[in-house]
Amino acid sequence: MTVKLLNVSKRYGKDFSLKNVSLTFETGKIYGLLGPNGSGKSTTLKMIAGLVYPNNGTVEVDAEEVTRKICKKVAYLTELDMFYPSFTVGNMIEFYASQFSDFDMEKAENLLIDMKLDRAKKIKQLSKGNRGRLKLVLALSRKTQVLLLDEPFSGLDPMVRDSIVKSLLSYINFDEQTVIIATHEIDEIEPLLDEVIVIFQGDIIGQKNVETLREEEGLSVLEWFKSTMVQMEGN
Ligand SMILES: Nc1ncnc2c1ncn2[C@@H]1O[C@H](COP(=O)(O)OP(=O)(O)OP(=O)(O)O)[C@@H](O)[C@H]1O
Repeated sequence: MTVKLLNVSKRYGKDFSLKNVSLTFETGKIYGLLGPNGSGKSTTLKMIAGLVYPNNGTVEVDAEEVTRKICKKVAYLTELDMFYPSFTVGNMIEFYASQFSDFDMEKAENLLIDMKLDRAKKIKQLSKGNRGRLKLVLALSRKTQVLLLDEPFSGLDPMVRDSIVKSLLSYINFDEQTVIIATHEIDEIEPLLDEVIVIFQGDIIGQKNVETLREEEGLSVLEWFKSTMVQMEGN
């Protein structure tokens, strides 16, 4: 399912969060959205999720202009916690299953085991890292064609990040899903990515195919990202 931003601008007061951005995300690919703090990564994802509307331009998912109703087609893992603290892990799973008809209970049960989460634990008793794991369980258990992950590794310790990146691979449906991941953890995420996009102060300043980058330029994503940022700072 194609996701398209066409000449999208978003202003907060007099400051731009996105400036005339056009991007196309294709089915079956995993995109990394990279950029320094405050560059517009989360704003881009929120627009695709129908949580923020552009001042100019259009955002489309599957040729449908995005409104709040798009949540039926788009799974979104936010950087923020949006849990009911008195719920248990199990309650939260049941709540999601009741909200989204595409929620796959079997997948959720497997993910809970993989993520070593206890169904009976109250959310307010979970550590930050375990709340991060629960967010991943909730987003990955939906059978949507678009999956948006905003800082999916936030709060996870470096020792488990690698294994979680690997388990992500087994839960993404590559034939059908378009996946967009906004992150600062470039090294960890690199093995997952097909395409990388760099946003800087609301502008798209670079886009590359990861394989081409490695084969033709001999660069890792992190090396390319750093050189792109150095060029911007030199201007
Ligand atoms: N609700 C809001 N009200 C006012 N300004 C906002 C709001 N949301 C975002 N912004 C501003 O828009 C710009 C882009 O923010 P955004 O959260 O998209 O960046 P980001 O790249 O995701 O940053 P980070 O890496 O720190 O999460 C920032 O300058 C931010 O302060």
